[in-house]
Amino acid sequence: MTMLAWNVRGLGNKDTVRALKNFVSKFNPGIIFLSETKQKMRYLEKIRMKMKYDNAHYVEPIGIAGGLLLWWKNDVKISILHSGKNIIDCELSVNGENEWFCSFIYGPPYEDEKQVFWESLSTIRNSTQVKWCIVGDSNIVARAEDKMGGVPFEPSQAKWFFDFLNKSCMIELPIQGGTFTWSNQRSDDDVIVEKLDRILSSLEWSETFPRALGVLDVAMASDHAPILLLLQGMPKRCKKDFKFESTWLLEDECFQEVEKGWAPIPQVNGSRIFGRKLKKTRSKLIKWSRDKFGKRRRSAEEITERIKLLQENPLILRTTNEVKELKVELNKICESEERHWHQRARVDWLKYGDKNTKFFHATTLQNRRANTVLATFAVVYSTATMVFVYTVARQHFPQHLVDGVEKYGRKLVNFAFPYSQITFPEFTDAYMRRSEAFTAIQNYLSEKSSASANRLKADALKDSRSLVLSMDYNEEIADEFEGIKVWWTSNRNIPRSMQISVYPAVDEKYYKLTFHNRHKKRIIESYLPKVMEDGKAIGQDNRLRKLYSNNPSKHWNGFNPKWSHVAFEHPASFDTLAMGAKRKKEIINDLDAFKEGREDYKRIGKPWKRGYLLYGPPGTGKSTMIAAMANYLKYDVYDLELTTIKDNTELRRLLIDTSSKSILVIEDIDCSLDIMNERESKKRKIKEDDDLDPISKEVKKETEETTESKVTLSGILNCIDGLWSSCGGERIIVFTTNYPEKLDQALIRRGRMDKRIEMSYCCFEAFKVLAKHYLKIDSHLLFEEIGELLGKTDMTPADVAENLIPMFKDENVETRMNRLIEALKAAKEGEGASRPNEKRKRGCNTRINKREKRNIR
Ligand SMILES: Nc1ncnc2c1ncn2[C@@H]1O[C@H](COP(=O)(O)OP(=O)(O)OP(=O)(O)O)[C@@H](O)[C@H]1O
Repeated sequence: MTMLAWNVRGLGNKDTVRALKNFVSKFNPGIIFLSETKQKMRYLEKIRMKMKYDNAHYVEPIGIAGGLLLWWKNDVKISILHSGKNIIDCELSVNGENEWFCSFIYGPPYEDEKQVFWESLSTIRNSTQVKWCIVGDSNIVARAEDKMGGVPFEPSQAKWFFDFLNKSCMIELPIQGGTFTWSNQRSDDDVIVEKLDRILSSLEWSETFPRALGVLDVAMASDHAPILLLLQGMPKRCKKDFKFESTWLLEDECFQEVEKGWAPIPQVNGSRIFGRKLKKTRSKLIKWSRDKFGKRRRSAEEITERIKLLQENPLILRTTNEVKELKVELNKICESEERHWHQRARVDWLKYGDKNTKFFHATTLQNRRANTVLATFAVVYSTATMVFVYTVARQHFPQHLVDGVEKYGRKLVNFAFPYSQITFPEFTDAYMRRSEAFTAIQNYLSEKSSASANRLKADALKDSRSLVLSMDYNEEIADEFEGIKVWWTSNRNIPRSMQISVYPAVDEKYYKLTFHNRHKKRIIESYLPKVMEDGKAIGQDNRLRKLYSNNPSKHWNGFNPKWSHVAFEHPASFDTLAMGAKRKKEIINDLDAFKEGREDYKRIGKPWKRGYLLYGPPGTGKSTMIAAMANYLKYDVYDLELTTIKDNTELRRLLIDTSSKSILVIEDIDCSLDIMNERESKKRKIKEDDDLDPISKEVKKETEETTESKVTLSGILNCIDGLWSSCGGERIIVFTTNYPEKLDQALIRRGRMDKRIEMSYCCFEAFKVLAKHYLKIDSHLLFEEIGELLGKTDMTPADVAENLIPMFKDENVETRMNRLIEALKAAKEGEGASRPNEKRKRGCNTRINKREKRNIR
């Protein structure tokens, strides 16, 4: 037990209260005796409550002078025998053992009162036979070495004191940590220091407490230093137990540290995981608190040590002002610490409003509680025991009892481990079908894994055009979603038992997602759908795209599907497509609007599809445009060959077998079937048939039945916007033709072919795109001549491109351009002869404008 005696010289000062608070938190004394409190009981009681002392006895000050206070905790038993303005005399025992007397004194400062005081003290009891101890401010300088500075020591001043010691057979206990307990707080030659505070004891008492020791602490906020009486001597320095400070709860970082510490630990499971996590959390908190508060605490400790050193060396003390400065500094540190917590409390009060009252109550009460983390530790191990008990109980107790245990057991586990986990296995059923969720997560994590995981696995997934990197088994990566932290781990179960199965034994791979219970709703409702969506999009980007073509129906069977496919690796892009920039941009915007338009299509009640009609002379880039569109949208391409399809039913079956995110292409629709002017051709056919004899008619009919396609215009129309077209969604239908004028108007009306794109002869702007990619130049002297010729000649981009391709290795740019010029001239001459007055159509400006001419030059 420790006892603190201190002449505070007024407890109304906030610095003194703070200093007292520091002493209390540093030494946790069981008894506090303060003299010269100079405060009324009501005020002192408030401080006592704050400091959590259970009992009190006060001697009120006279006016604003004097005043004594005695506080003690419940484990100390004190009965007050007598009290007055200079003494509180009591009988006490600690933990019910060793009853003894203790007098807490405040010796009178005036000479005329000193004699009365010390004489009356010697009459209190015959101390030779009792255990008696006197602690406090004696207000007596007993020996010459007990004073430095000021008026020299006068032995007569100590006469009453020594009389008392001799009469009562009392001895003085040595005090460690300095000689002088009082200083006049001046510097240099004016400094006076004295030993006024003492601990006296009877021999009986000393025998009972042989290890008792007095210790002097740093004088803060008062000219007296507090003295401590340690009944059991100096406690052995042992490794400090981990203690969870309630004030840490005011720091958000504290929660983050706990979350970090409590994060899943790979390769550890079962009951071991709790122990490991507690250990990790503890060391995280220790490190964090040391970094965060350590600096302030360390400097406070260093200053205290320095003051102590100076207190013990009066010579230094005499010649220096340092102690005073150090005390000011120490006070500042304590104040800033206090202000920090005060401000935090205010901020949190604003944040939490009324709830704050409860919160801080809980926070302050927490000191009384067992350390939370250690409590958790205990709970964890009790949990392990409970798991064992539960297993036994399941077998031997009635079900309703087991249910009860289960309910509370779950609560207990939730308290110890407030995290939820979701597992995503690779295969979801006995047919070993790969789970879509697993693949999506793998894609989603592949990007994050390469950035944060140390051990990675490289995998070439089916239908993927590039290697997919994923975290290796037992690796863990953290992810964040709207400020919520989650952890993904990759695991596998290796099959142990030999099972007889048609499928080879494979590892059961799975991903595990861990997150805090309080975020469960948001994780399930928002985070996981996002992971799925992003994962699918990444998979879509990475996958190998396909070019499908339809097989003749006579080959369709279980082994030959309706569509066969090859990898779609056409290099065309909008960048390489020779076309005016404005039109190109317009098409790209249209495609973007379609791709992003899922919700819009849904809202207006239209199937998510769009039709494009590409028309223009051969070689103007219609097929190239389709490839550029597919590459831009990252869609598959279904190239539908109508001539091999027998009838509308087959056509429908083929179309139902296509997937979404695809472009369905019917090239040269005008040549595919005689469907453009079906009505016209029917009339013509009937007329032709009428001219034939009956036998020829029959033979013709049979041949037609076996070879001709019976796909009709209405069948095609249905394929574009009939009911089937709503299957799947996100489809583009493209028809190409060299002769748009031949097409039935029903086929190309708006709503079926939503956008018509004319692919025209090469203009100068389109030529520049070709020159950039074929010749790797943006301008050249010959550009002007080429531009002029293109304005007067119809040449397709295909022909222009053909002339720009090198005929042999390392053919130079000029030669290739001159070849183009020659070809253009030849074409112009030929054209001039055949179509002298025909107006040329180009999708972009054919003339070179003045600025372009300037650029060329
Ligand atoms: N606008 C263009 N941009 C870039 N290259 C083009 C363009 N037009 C044609 N080409 C080149 O000409 C070749 C033939 O073009 P493409 O097959 O796309 O023309 P098309 O209009 O589809 O012809 P057809 O009507 O005969 O099918 C392509 O391989 C391409 O290299």
